[in-house]
Amino acid sequence: MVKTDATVSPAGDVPTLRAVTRPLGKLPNLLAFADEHAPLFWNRGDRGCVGIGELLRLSFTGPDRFRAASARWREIAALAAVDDPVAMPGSGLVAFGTFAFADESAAVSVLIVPRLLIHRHRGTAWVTEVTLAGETSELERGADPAELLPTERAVDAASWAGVELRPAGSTVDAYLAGVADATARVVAGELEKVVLSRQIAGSVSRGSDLRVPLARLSERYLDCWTFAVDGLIGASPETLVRSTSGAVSARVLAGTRGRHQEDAARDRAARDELLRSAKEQHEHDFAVQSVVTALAPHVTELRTSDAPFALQLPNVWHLATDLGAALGAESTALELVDAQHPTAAVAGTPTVDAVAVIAELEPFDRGRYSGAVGWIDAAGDGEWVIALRCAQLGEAGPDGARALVATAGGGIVEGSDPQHELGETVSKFRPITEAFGG
Ligand SMILES: C=C(O[C@@H]1C=C(C(=O)O)C=C[C@H]1O)C(=O)O
Repeated sequence: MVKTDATVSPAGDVPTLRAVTRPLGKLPNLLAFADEHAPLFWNRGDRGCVGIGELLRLSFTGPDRFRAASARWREIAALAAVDDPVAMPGSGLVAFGTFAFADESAAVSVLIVPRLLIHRHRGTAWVTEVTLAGETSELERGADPAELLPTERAVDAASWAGVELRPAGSTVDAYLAGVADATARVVAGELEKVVLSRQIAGSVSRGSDLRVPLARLSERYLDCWTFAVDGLIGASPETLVRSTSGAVSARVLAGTRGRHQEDAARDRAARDELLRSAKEQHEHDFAVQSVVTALAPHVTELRTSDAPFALQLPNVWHLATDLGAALGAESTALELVDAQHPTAAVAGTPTVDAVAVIAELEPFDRGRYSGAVGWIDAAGDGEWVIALRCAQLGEAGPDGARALVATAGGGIVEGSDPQHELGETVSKFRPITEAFGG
């Protein structure tokens, strides 16, 4: 029998899965079907998906976590029977995943295959039912897809008891000292850039409906991917890779200014200053180059948007560059993630030195923050973003409350100012502090 818990080892027997997809007549309100306490959710604007139930969970740790997951998924996909007349991105067999940042992290990286997937893609919708060998597929038997949907439950924002998040993992003073130390190392020529982060934490009370923060994130951060996978909840603007039928795209971000929505002139000035800053442009070009170099062996016809543009999010401006390419040799989305991770956006440059400085100066395990979160289908296509603007929920304690830890950081280069960096982390925490707030 196939085990469906974390004890499934990457080297175990290959489970035989069957995925049956059928169109859904009515456009679903995805969150109305999501699990209140363990949501599995992926959404951007009018495209998204909710997973219900957990059929299979694969766990990975260590430096090989991406490669091992990709290899394991290839085996599972090769054996799976997929009946998918819809043939859209994300139809057919799909696994959701969240991967740790550091090779030595105690956080487990996972791929999860839900029993039921409800998808919406603009004006169309579909349902996918996944079963194990020997189980009956209702959709295959001809059941009406609408009958497989769980009961709709409205999201009641009024029921939400706000979560207050306070500095955790280290003090603000320790973070400021770390930024000063990192800047000194850059000035001394030890490395060019290092991304330092800090944490805030709070407690989510028993029975809280996690669809409330998810609804807030997906309504406010329309240009971001809102996600919930294995207790990691957030809305990331940075696409590591999107691969569909041979087309690959990515979005590189580096360079940040807080928004000033209360003052339009000040807001525009912040944007213009970001676009004109030679320091930010230099750092940005470096980040783009590192992604280009990482992707180059896997793709052809690699092109970037002409000049970096200012990406406007509700909390920050980012310098952004979009990349497009054609998939070369047959690589899975997870292999493309592996080729890039960790990017200069979340580690620094040179990568090896930056990762070592992070391990030395950050007094906590980043867990899945600044790792990768996304999904992969049976063809190896998928969408993966850097796990930014997110928080990780822990297991419930004796009183049912769950710890919530959010992490945010920024690139430290020559000339970085600790107070300015602190302000930038406050802006980057805003999606989480506001979504989980009262
Ligand atoms: C590290 C984070 O964000 C990254 C760092 C940025 C920067 O230093 O300007 C900008 C966007 C992200 O690539 C974070 O949100 O925690």
